Amino acid sequence: MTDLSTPHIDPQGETIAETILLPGDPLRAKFIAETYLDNPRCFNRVRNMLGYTGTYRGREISVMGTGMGIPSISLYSHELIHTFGVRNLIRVGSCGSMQEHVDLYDVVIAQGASTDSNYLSQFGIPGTWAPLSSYRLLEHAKHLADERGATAHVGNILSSDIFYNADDQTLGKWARMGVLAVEMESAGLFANAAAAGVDALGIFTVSDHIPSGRRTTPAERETAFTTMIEIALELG
Ligand SMILES: O=P(O)(O)O[C@H]1O[C@H](CO)[C@@H](O)[C@H]1O
Ligand SMILES: O=c1cc[nH]c(=O)[nH]1
Repeated sequence: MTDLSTPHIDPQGETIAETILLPGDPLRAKFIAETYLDNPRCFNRVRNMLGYTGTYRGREISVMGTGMGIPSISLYSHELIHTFGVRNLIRVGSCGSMQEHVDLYDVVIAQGASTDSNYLSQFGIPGTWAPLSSYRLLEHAKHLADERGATAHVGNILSSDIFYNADDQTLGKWARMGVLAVEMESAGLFANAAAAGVDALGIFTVSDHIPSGRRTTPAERETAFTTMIEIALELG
């Protein structure tokens, strides 16, 4: 139990676990809690950014929405780490594949998160710091994906501030540098985790195949991405 609260998270006495899954969509957090957790208790309703704690295979685990974009995940992850003592932060999101061979519904595990955001400048690093995921979590996630026979690609992703880009040449430049897919949060999460000395990972399901224009439905984005969720629930 905790009597702590922050401007954005008010658990009202409910526990937050050391390991948390972080989907962008709060309704995906609700779906994960109600589908997979035993005895799920809601620990946050502030701004409808739903968070739950329950047990999965006997181990306490939490899940909470982060909203979209680096500013949003950064404030939630900062509060989770620094006020509530969370140590393993695992983003579970949708992403847009930039590569022909990374198909719809494939899993992408982020080794690193390149970014066009200015968020990292606050750390005053005299060069270009590469936001990386936790190798411990990464290795375990890939092992679990292989065990399940899932198609899982490990590599660099792009955390972009821009969903609708006025310049249609931009993504191609990242793709030519081998970046697998685009999403909008992980670089901020990885930076906050590194600065605090805790572990973070991003696991994604490809919702959009940008080279072909094929995409999944909004309902599938909320509930159909079960392989990545089942991998993430085993981590910690
Ligand atoms: O499915 P989520 O986790 O929200 O992630 C992706 O989807 C949103 C854009 O539609 C952005 O948040 C992006 O990172
Ligand atoms: O194309 C996409 C798909 C999901 N999320 C993104 O940020 N971009």
